[in-house]
Amino acid sequence: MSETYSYLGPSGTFTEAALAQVPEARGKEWRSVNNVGEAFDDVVSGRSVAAMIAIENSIEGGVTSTLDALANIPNLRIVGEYLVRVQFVLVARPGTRLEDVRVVNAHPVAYAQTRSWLDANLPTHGHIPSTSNVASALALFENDLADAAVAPPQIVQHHELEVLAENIADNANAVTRFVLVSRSTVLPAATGADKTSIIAELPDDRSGALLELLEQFSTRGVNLSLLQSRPIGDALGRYRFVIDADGHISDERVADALLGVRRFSPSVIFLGSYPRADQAPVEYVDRYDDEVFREAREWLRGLIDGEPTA
Ligand SMILES: O=C(O)C(=O)C[C@]1(C(=O)O)C=C[C@@H](O)C=C1
Repeated sequence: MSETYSYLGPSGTFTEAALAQVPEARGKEWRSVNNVGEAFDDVVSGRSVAAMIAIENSIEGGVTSTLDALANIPNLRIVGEYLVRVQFVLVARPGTRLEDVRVVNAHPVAYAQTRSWLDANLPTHGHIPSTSNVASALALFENDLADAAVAPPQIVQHHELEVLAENIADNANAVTRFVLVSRSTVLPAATGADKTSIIAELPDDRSGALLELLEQFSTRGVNLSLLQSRPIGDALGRYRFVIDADGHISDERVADALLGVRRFSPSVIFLGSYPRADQAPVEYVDRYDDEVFREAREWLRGLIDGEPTA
C-alpha cells in the first residue's frame, strides 16, 4: 500500500501542523487535498495510507462533515489523535488598509471562530467561504473578489501579505482536535491513556433509550469525553450518537460497555481505540479494574462448571 498521507492543504494549514506531529509520517509523501471528502477518498481508494482530519474545535464543537463521513463510509478507523492551538490574523495584499476591507475570505470554521472580531471591527463585511485557512489567503493573489483573509499567523513567513490585525480569534485558547484516519484494522496498543470512539444508533421509539445507551458506560465506570448527536438523514427526528469513551477496547470495563451497547443498539460502528493526544492517564475507581471483571467471570465459570464455592 502507498505510504502517502493526505491533509487539507495547501501547505501551512493547521491540518498540516497536526500531521507534522505524527512520527510515522516523517519522511513520507504528503498529499495536499482541497477538501475533507477528497482526504477520505484517498484513504478509501488506498491512494493514501492515512489522512489527517479536523474533528472538533473547542469553540465550534464537532466538525459535522467529518462526523457524518465517519458514520457513512464503511471500514474507517481512527488510529491517532492530535491537538493544535489555532490562532488567526487578518491579512491583505500589501497596501490595503483595514478601513478598505469590504469582503473577507475565510474557511467556515475559522470564520465562526473570528466572528465577534469581524462583526465589531468590520460590521458591514461580506464573507467568501474558502476551502482552507491557507487557501483563503492565497485567493487574494488569484482574484480581487475579497480584500482580506482570515489565516494562520505563520502565513506571512511564506507569502507576501500584510497583517491588518493580530489575535482576531474570539477565544485566545482555541484548540482544534484532529484524528488520523486509516483503513488499518490493527489496533494501536493500549497505553493507559487511551480513547475509544464509536457511533451508535438508538432503538426506535423507546422512551429512555438515550439514558440506556449512556448507562452502558456509567455502570462500568467509563467516562465519556464526547457525546454528539447527528441526524441519520433518512427522516426527521432520527439521530445517531458519536461517542468518545475513556479507555481502550482491551480494558475490561470498556469491552464490557461495548458489549452492552452492541446488545442494545441496532447499529454500532467501532471507530477505534487510540492514544489520547493529551496523554493524560485514564482515571477510574478500583471497582472497575480489569482484575475485578476477570475475577467475577472466573466466579461465574466456576458456578457453571459445578466447582465447589469457598
Ligand atoms: O487546517 C486548516 O487550517 C483548516 O483550514 C481547517 C480547519 C477545520 O477544518 O476546522 C482547521 C482548524 C481550524 O479550526 C479551522 C479550520
